[in-house]
Amino acid sequence: MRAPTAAPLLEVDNLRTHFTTPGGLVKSVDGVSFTVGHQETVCIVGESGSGKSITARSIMGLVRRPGRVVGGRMNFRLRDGSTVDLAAIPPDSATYRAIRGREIGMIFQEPMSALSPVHTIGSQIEEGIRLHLGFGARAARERAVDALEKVGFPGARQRLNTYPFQLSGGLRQRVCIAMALACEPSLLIADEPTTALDVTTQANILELLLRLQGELGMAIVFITHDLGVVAEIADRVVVMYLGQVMEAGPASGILGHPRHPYTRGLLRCVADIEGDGLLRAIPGIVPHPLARPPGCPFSTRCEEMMPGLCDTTAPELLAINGESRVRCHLWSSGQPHVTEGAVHG
Ligand SMILES: Nc1ncnc2c1ncn2[C@@H]1O[C@H](COP(=O)(O)OP(=O)(O)OP(=O)(O)O)[C@@H](O)[C@H]1O
Repeated sequence: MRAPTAAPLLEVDNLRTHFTTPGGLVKSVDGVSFTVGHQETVCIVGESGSGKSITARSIMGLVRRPGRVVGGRMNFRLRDGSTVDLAAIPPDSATYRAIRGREIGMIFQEPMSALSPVHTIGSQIEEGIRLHLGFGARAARERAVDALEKVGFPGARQRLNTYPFQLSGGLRQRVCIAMALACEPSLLIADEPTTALDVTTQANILELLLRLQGELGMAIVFITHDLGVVAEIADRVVVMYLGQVMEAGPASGILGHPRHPYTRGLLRCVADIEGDGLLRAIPGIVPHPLARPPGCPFSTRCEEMMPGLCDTTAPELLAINGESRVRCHLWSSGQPHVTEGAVHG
């Protein structure tokens, strides 16, 4: 974890990614904004269906049809110092392909989905190296060995001709990390990369990512359900719900003094923040994306819902102090409107 420099590496502004489905328009990402500083770790958290993965895929230009980025900007600073708006580049263009894998790497929850079952791990790692760095066969092979050694893959050189199915889940994820980092991108997007692994392997992979982040000086956007992981690695946190940012800011503030009732709800699921020895689930379920409630998307589950306001009028994402933002009517004047019985951090 490093302090960010002034100019952000990635600036996502009002990103909207929608799916046109037979049942209607699914607004998976609907006005999401956040920034990622150089060498910074930004964690995106939220329950299932909040739009975390689609946000990640939008940045990578990997949204599958019928999904499409329909609005917003994603200004990304290239290593030559110029800035491109990723939202303005066709995802299947040569320009995007040159950025994907070279400037931005990605790892996924399920390593098998990112690996070809019919190609050796060596050939898969070498492919990106040859494409992006223009290396010949021998040099690409050496770089692949180097990449595998960096991720702690045992017997890297001897096992280049191994197929993914011959490896454990932890080793497969190491191969994916080697593939993602072989060209030393300045940004790594990690979409729940440890969720499918056992606890010990999870810890090892997390430790590996942090070490490589330090060595390569890259930023990480880390998507996770696990607030324990967030506490360990995040510089800043973005809390999403139904395609929108509910709260964002420095990790210490989000975890130590959460402002949004949704953030507090997520924390109560894993920590005894009331001090009564109990963990509490957030009541209710995430609404179906085609049945978004009017007003605040969280109003149907919020214990502090103000009838006539929260269920009718959508709150804006407002700056609370320099770096923190919250989308909640309780904070709409900059100060909380304390409702009876409510405790505000
Ligand atoms: N191909 C698709 N067609 C229609 N809707 C989709 C499609 N892919 C995703 N969505 C919808 O977009 C919304 C956001 O999905 P996304 O996968 O980004 O959520 P998430 O926060 O990453 O959840 P999880 O933690 O379960 O991965 C969901 O409502 C999902 O149903």
